[in-house]
Amino acid sequence: MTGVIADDVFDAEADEIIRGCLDLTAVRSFFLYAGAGSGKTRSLVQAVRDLCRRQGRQLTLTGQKVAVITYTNAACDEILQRLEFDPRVDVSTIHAFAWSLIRGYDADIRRWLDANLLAEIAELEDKQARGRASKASVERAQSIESKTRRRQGLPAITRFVYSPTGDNRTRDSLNHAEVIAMTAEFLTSKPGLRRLLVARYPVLLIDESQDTARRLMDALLGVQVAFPTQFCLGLFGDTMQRIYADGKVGLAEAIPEAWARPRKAMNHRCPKRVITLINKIRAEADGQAQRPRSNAQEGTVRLFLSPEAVPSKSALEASAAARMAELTGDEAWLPGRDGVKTLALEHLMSARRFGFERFFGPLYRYEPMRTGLLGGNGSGLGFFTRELLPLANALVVGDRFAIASAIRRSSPLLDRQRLATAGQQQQAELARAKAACDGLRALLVAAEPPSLRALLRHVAETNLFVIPDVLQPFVPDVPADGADAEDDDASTEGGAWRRALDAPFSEIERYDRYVRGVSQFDTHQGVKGREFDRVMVVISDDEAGGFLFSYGKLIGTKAKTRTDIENETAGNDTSIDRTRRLFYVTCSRAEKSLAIVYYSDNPGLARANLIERGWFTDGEIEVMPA
Ligand SMILES: Nc1ncnc2c1ncn2[C@@H]1O[C@H](COP(=O)(O)OP(=O)(O)OP(=O)(O)O)[C@@H](O)[C@H]1O
Repeated sequence: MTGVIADDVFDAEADEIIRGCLDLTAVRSFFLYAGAGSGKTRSLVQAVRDLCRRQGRQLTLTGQKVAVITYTNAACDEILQRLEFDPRVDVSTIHAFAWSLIRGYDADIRRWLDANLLAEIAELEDKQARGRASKASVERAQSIESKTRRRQGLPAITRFVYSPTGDNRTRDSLNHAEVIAMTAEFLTSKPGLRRLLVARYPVLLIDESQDTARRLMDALLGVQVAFPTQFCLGLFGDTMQRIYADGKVGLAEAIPEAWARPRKAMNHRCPKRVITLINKIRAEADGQAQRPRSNAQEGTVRLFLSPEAVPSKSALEASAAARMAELTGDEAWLPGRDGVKTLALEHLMSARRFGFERFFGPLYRYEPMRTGLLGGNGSGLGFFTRELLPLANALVVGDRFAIASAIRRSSPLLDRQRLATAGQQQQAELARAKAACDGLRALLVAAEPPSLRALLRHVAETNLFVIPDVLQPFVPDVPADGADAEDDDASTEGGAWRRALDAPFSEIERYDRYVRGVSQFDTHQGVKGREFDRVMVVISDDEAGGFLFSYGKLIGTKAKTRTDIENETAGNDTSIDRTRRLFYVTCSRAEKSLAIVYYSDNPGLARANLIERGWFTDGEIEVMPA
């Protein structure tokens, strides 16, 4: 057996153990926790395929299915494809899965919502009674009012819906958090629902289970204890990659003795140098070390260290990339080649670097829009990305077929019924559509790039597309409510949109690519489970401005706060632990080479500490600007 083949089966015992667990006549639950790139997702897919091959007939006859839960829709699609859309397997995100269990239990949902809203209102009222008059108290009053209204409307709702995209914000719709909390509670308190789950899905496999909402995980562990041989819970994950606050702390310790615990020790993804680095990062947490494949390349790692204040971070990052090209001989590092995945600490940093901050920034700062904004969902966003953008692109290149298809899809001007009833006027209607497109094209190719507001007005004037409610206030020249921008509040939806509409239209395409995950940018958190040839990790505590993560504390240039020390003493998760895990996740995405651009509050001390801890050698740290 050659080394490479031996590597492929190095951890084969883990897959054998899982195979033994997945016997429908007497299942056994298991917990496969192993480091980055060890092939957990691969094992999951292989295990399901193998089960379907062996006992698929039984599944078909009993109408039972294997359930697979993944963290993102993208991961769902990937696994579905790898399983060739096998109808005996249901692959979904945790939210969709939870909803599939509780949908239709409308009376129970209503009761739960009623009690939950009542508790939330009581809590808000309590805060209101104790707090002073302030902006927060005004918001609390609004919140109390809207929750009270929602509660009063509950009896009239006959069927609740769940809207994963957020486009649907009607009274009968439930949000993500509610669906998870309800499912956890129903699974704990309703024996009927437990039986239903076990009868429908004798096997439930969860990828990235370190980040599964803890209440739901507790509920599922409860079901497993009640049905140990009828219900197999298979958990795949890595405690070192828990990066969302919702995941269950101490999951490993909560796993019953009777479960199988297969292990994997080889990293199939990263080059040797990256594996040594991630082993070091991990050493101070749980000491689990991985080994590389025998055919793994050496790989290159560099830390570009710079003070926080530099004239241009983009220029510095471009020169770091050029230096990587020189060091590795890999020209795909060169700026402009699109060969590098740049991972910023948070979305605004990506927006700044990729060039869509004027549009994104104001909307992102308006908290209630965040989830929708990052998923590209919502009618206002859809107007720009799904309606205007395809038409604009087609107009600029003069693609007549694409122009016609973009207009036909949703423009009221070419609405079939309207055209049919237009009779003699049909020609005139078509001429209007053409004039509207010509006008739009003229705006798009003008020397001065058009703002979103200018395009919005053109569309409204020409009736090219329907203007969604949320954008209506910005159509007239003077804001409808008479408010001028000065006293307009950025912390309202209207205020956020008003600012975002100043952005040039060119930002929409970049925003759209970013949220569809097809740009060269992402965040440290957003790339779980994925892999890229060349990775550039950009770190700047200042620019990220968050309190959840602190590279300064991890690297030791910044002192721990009292809260950190208290948390540490009490054995709680600290910002250092969280940052270490994040750093582990980002570095372990690299398949060939890894650059870390670190803007530090104290580059000298950072350098000394990193060398002393053995994370980087002296020669691997380059001080920037050179
Ligand atoms: N036994 C194997 N033989 C060959 N290649 C493998 C093997 N196991 C995994 N790989 C490859 O290694 C890479 C990482 O695998 P996978 O994504 O399944 O790991 P993971 O443990 O889920 O990673 P992470 O926790 O970092 O998301 C993939 O490209 C996969 O195809």
